[in-house]
Amino acid sequence: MSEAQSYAIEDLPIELRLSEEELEAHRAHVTTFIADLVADAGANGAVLGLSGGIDSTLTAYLAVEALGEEGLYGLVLPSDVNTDENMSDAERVAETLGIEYDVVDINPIVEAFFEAYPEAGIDRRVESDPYRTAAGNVRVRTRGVLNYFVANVRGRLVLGTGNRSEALTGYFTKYGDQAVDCNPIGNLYKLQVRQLAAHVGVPEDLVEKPPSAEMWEGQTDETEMGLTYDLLDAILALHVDGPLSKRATAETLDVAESAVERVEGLYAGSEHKRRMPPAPAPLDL
Ligand SMILES: NC(=O)c1ccc[n+]([C@@H]2O[C@H](COP(=O)([O-])OP(=O)(O)OC[C@H]3O[C@@H](n4cnc5c(N)ncnc54)[C@H](O)[C@@H]3O)[C@@H](O)[C@H]2O)c1
Ligand SMILES: Nc1ncnc2c1ncn2[C@@H]1O[C@H](COP(=O)(O)O)[C@@H](O)[C@H]1O
Ligand SMILES: O=P(O)(O)OP(=O)(O)O
Repeated sequence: MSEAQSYAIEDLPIELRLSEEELEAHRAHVTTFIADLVADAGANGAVLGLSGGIDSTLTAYLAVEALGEEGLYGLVLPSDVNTDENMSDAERVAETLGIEYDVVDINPIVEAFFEAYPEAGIDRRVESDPYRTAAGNVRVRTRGVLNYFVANVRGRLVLGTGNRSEALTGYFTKYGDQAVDCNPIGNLYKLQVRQLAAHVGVPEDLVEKPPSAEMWEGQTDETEMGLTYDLLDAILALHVDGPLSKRATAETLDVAESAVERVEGLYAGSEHKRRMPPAPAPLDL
């Protein structure tokens, strides 16, 4: 997918953007959710991977509101495909919030996986499809293992950063970035994540940064998915979550039906990521 199909959210015939009052309600709702979850688990607080992106930054801001500075422990986990800018943004978030954090280079761990299975022929310098996704998923899952290592040692929960747009499209690594104990911003579409981030005081440059899974160099979510988040969110709200048919959604948004079909495909193809691993039904012998 070379270019993301775009859409101006101002033109959306339904209002997905939250009012100031609604933003304040979401802020209270999410912070209460985090505080209750940690208290009910009898945990000492939470652990969170910081990438310098908007989802982890917003989750960190809300977690500090819920748990205090002492209640959140940050992990900045660079690999050789992360930009220095993103990693220094991740540290800036931790320092701004005044939380304790560690920086752990995951390259040696990731390399050990590649060396343990040389048959895949993964060479990080020349990664290309299909291996770059497999290699990227190793990086993402390595972070999941480290998050739980620290959570176990410190008696804490692991906070996820998944939002509703990612969940409905399966835009996450199975047992990777979604190997977590909860997703505090999981009921918000991406455009609402941006809004709430601005509302709680996340710096504008982080709110405006193009989302990237940073699984390989130069990756952006919108290019990989072939849709901007504003268009994706509109199709999810009208068609996947909402009542409109494919044709009505395409006509309402004035886009080709193929854009709606693309989202339908992402949703259907990722169903397995949103449920527990299935097992055969019990046999009544
Ligand atoms: N939030 C982010 O921005 C973010 C973070 C990480 C990954 N991602 C994106 O997520 C994607 C991850 O790659 P992926 O989805 O190919 O890898 P994955 O490992 O997450 O999922 C593929 C695996 O799921 C299993 N599977 C496939 N179909 C199945 C079915 N019908 N039933 C049961 N299991 C099934 C198989 O084991 C398969 O190897 C990439 O597009 C990546 O860019 C996005
Ligand atoms: N480099 C990273 N260090 C710590 N945590 C990270 C890093 N990259 C990603 N994460 C965590 O994973 C989620 C999902 O990442 P995407 O960038 O959206 O793929 C992110 O919010 C961090 O919590
Ligand atoms: O998950 P994050 O924090 O890396 O945000 P984004 O996906 O917008 O890069």
